[in-house]
Amino acid sequence: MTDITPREDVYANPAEYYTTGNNAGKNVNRVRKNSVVRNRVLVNPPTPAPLLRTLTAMVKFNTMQRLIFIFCFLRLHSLPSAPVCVAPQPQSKRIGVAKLEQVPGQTLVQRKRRGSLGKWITMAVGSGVVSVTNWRTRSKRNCHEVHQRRGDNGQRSRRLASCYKDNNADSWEEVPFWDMRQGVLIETDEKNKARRFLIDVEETQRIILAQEDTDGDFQITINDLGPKTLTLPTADSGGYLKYDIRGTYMLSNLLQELALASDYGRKHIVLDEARLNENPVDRLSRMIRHQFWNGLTRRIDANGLEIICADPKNRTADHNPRIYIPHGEQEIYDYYRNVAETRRHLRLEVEMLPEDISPAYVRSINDRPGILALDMRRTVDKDGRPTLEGVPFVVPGGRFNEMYGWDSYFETLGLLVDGRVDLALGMIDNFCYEIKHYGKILNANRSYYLTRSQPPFLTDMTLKVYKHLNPQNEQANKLWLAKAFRAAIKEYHTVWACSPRLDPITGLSRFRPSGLGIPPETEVSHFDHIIEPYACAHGVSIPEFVRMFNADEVAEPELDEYFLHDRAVRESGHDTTYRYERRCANLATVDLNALLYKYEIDIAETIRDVFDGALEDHVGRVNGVEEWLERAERRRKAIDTYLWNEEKALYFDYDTITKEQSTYESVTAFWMLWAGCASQGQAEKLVSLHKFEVLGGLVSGTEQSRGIISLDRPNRQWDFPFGWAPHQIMAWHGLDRYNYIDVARRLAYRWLFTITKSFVDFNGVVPEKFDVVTLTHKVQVEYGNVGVDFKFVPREGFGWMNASYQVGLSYITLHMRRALGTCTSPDLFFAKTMAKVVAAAASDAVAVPHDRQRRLSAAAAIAITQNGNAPAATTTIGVNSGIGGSTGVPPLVRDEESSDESISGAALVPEFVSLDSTSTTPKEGIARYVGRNGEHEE
Ligand SMILES: OC[C@H]1O[C@H](O[C@H]2O[C@H](CO)[C@@H](O)[C@H](O)[C@H]2O)[C@H](O)[C@@H](O)[C@@H]1O
Repeated sequence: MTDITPREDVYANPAEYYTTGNNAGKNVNRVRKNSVVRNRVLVNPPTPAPLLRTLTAMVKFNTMQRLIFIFCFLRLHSLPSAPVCVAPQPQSKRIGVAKLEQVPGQTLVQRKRRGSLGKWITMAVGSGVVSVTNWRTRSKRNCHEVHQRRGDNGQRSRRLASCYKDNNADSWEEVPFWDMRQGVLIETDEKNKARRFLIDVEETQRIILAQEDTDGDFQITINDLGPKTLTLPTADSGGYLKYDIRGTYMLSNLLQELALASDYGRKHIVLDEARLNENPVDRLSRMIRHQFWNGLTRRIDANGLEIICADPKNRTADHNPRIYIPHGEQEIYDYYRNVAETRRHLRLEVEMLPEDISPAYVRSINDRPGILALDMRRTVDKDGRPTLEGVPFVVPGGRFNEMYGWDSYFETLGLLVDGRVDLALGMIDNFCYEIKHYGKILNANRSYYLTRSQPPFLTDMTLKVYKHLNPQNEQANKLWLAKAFRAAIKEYHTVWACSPRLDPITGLSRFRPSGLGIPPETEVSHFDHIIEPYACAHGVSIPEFVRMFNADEVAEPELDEYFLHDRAVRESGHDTTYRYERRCANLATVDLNALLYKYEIDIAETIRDVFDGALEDHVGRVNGVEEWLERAERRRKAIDTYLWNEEKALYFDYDTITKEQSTYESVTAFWMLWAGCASQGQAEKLVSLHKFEVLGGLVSGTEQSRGIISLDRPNRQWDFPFGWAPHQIMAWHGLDRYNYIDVARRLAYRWLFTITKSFVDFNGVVPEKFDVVTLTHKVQVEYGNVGVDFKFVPREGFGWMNASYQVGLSYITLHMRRALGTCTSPDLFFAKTMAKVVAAAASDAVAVPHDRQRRLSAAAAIAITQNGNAPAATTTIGVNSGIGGSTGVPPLVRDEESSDESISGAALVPEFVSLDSTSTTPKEGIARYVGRNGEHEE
């Protein structure tokens, strides 16, 4: 695994970073102090100690190395050795900020002595390009000479120096010189030093939006048609000098930083250039770790209610905050009643659920939707009085503002990478609470989800968190583990391995929840095409028919059957896909049975390894290891019998009613690897199948399985060409488990590239899903995309997408991570591998099956055309389409063994070199930092 050292994060404590005109003088001083120290280190001549060390080291050099060393040494020390000029002003006198004026052909420079170090700052202006430097001043006969620090380009310094006019000591305030290198960026040590910009937050925000956000979506993306350049005043010059920042990525980062600064009430900031051209991999990973998880964290208690009660999916007229409390949970009920009474402005309604939560009851409260209470812990309030607080959890984001079943598992994996064990543990506690009080892990904790669950991951999730608990609390940890496993055993027996989900013939399980009526949480027109014929037949409008159907005023068995399957689809988490349409509740699916096999093995192994062979379950029965191993073995055999297809070398769903295997090829076949259910032989066959691998990662299903798309048969979001985070993560883990780490890494790289590229090009977006074939998050599909509607700066990403990024980074090598930082297209990155595949295909083309041939020829096309017009499934994007061309991936092919040079913003943003830019300066003259005492600071 790659060693990923997390960067220290300034957002962890924004006050340390942002500086304002009013209250951040202290911070400015701190930053400035650091930079002075840094400058001093840079400009001082080498001290004897390193020199001595180098000379000692030279003993080990060979002749060539010695020659190179001597050559470099002579070059560095070949500057004229004129006596150092004594500063004309007294050492302690403060002169004030430097000023700058430009007249044709000549630049006037005013200098200011810095501190008591005897150094001077000199500003030079090229043609339209401003640069600032620290110079050491020297006097040589009648002329002042300016030397760059040792180690920099002495020749350039001398060229500049020779143009430097003589002045007598008293006229040092203004030193004219001619810049002979019009249009050339003056090379100084500043080039390598990160600039800091002095920014008026509100004004810069106004200008950047007016100039760059041409489509008016409050984001700067590659779709905006602005000049893509903005001139910012530098902090070190007190705002007098300006520097252009360019390209979508830097500008959008600026917009984001401004928004964050504004959140913290800052009027002016000193912003490091490094923030604007930060390696996007570091930036995104940092944002996820330090911002997004927090942005997605919720608690259900007095303080968290307002946020969690908001439900964008609520289409009823009633938007009052409402909380449902499980039957008999009197203490919690009283707590919320008290909240409702003491915080009347909330207008909170508190309702206790009946003991029997029947489908009819759930349907009856569809017009009064509410949040479902979760676990609470005892604590004390600020006055030391005992109270309750909600156990925290993470929501997926966007309109999904509640705790979901399988989302929580993937979020947990990401949280653990980021060291947020508290949150991961909280979600398991909440799941135990749901199983205890609602009878299952809920699809999510809203009233309309009460009858259905989601794919079960509790045992693996618990074991992963358990490994992260403090080993010093062994006893408490074991108790916690026992509680969670007891809940899992209950869930296994009462939800998944019994009627109606268990198919008694095959012994396999199905997604088959109860429920009545039409799911109310879907988009308004979601079912119109289904309902319309019935509405017509009854001679009523669609809304009227919906009302009649939900009120049992009409009997339509066919429609009941349709919604039985629809609910099953939603329980499967794969809503929606042609794989499941009109049959899901009948299918013994690959997904569910892989997960249940894992439950059985996990329970057996945990009883054996942690609980000395016996664990009392929810009804007080002692469970042993053998019974669970037997269950697992029975399931494995059934999976091999009904789901495995030797000829096609893939797992398929099995229809328990028609007694036929489905033909839909789903990427969830890899879940059998994740669960450890496949034999080594089956694994080999799965891995050699490239059906699902496309440019941006793994696609949900094959194009052929999805079938033809038309106006009457629209795309479904869990079909080709869409790719989802859970599918990627499950495959990586499964492949890793079967020692296919290289394949896992390759897939991880593809997926991470997809996320990084969108992040760079689209103002930091982290969406719910992607079209992994054309690499876009702008998808034309049911529900659109979630996580894309934000202004200025993303604040939460999307739960499982965040997780997949952090988990994915833990798979790839350092070299891959660097390539990712330059947004190197997977096809370019893996060009060598591809070439081998193509060569292999050429030698056995006749024997290669159709599918494989299709993929290999696509690979060949990509290898040959390098981002040309390849077939849909594997296309890299063309020159003008945003990916892989001039507006996308930098046209640089990195060799796998290439250098580890760090990544600059320029490398990421090809427009940097090609744009014909028009610069705009934020409010000329005012962008100057005014220090604590009202004095001007550099
Ligand atoms: O509102 C429509 C549907 O939304 C959910 O499904 C999608 O989002 C979930 C949260 O990220 C995710 O778990 C699921 O896999 C997605 O398809 C919800 O789960 C559905 O029940 C709901 O009908």
